Amino acid sequence: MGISALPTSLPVRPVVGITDVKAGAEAVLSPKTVEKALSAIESSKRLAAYTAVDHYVKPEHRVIGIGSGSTVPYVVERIVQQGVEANKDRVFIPTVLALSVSGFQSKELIVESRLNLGDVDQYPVIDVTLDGADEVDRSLNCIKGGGACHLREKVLAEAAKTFILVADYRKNVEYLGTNWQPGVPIEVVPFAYAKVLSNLHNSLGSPNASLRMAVKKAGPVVSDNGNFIIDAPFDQEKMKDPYPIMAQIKMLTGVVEVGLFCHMAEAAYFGNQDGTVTIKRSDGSTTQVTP
Ligand SMILES: O=C[C@H](O)[C@H](O)[C@H](O)COP(=O)(O)O
Repeated sequence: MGISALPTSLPVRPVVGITDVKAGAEAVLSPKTVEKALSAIESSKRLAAYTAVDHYVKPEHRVIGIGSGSTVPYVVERIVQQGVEANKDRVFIPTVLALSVSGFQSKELIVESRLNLGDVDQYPVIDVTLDGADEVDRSLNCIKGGGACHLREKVLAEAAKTFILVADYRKNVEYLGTNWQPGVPIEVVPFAYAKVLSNLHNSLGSPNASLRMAVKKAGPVVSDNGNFIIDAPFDQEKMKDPYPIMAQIKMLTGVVEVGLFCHMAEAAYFGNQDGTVTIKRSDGSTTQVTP
């Protein structure tokens, strides 16, 4: 797969994991090397998604939440492989209902796969939601919102009896902020963004928090809900236990949702380059399986 064929993502998102670390971040890798690394990443995403679906999407599940990002298409692909009979009485709830610039959106995926589409206001209790993540720590806290979808994603995660994360090996870290450099995505109502930025700079310990700017459009990124996104990096001390800072940010007036999901996931599936899948569970256990 060529780079141009890869899922598009918002420009602030770093492509972690394909830099030649030994040669330094500025090293220019050959197109062949980059392509090889990227296809390894895609294979890892698919491996994680397929295994998670096999373990968690059961015949008795009727309402299924589908997150957003470039890993989730593989979730839908595997669910479709369960067959027409398995899916005919199921309803799938996407995180994104409107069409948007992002390459893969869950509504389009569901419709194109001829699965039944529903919304969370009709189905406020979801059997299982599967979603990607920008980074996941040892306690299954995660950063989400690299694609500015974290408000709807958190609603679907919270509505779910079981919330499962799927990602490639680059997202599996000890502490949040290890590979994911932009910081914590924060959705804010537009008129309050300067006040929230000031709160983050002066009171909450994120001097480099900044408004996410669009690249192929003038001005800031606007979320599917018509809001702005702030990216706020925090030091490792705060990220060791992200719940307190998540709660503090959420208390700021003008903040709609914080892209820190704490104590929500039951398990996280990471596809590895060697064809294995690492499964981290909320009970603290980790296993490695070969699907
Ligand atoms: O806003 C975007 C979502 O939180 C995505 O689930 C997250 O950014 C992970 O996306 P990907 O699977 O493309 O890395």
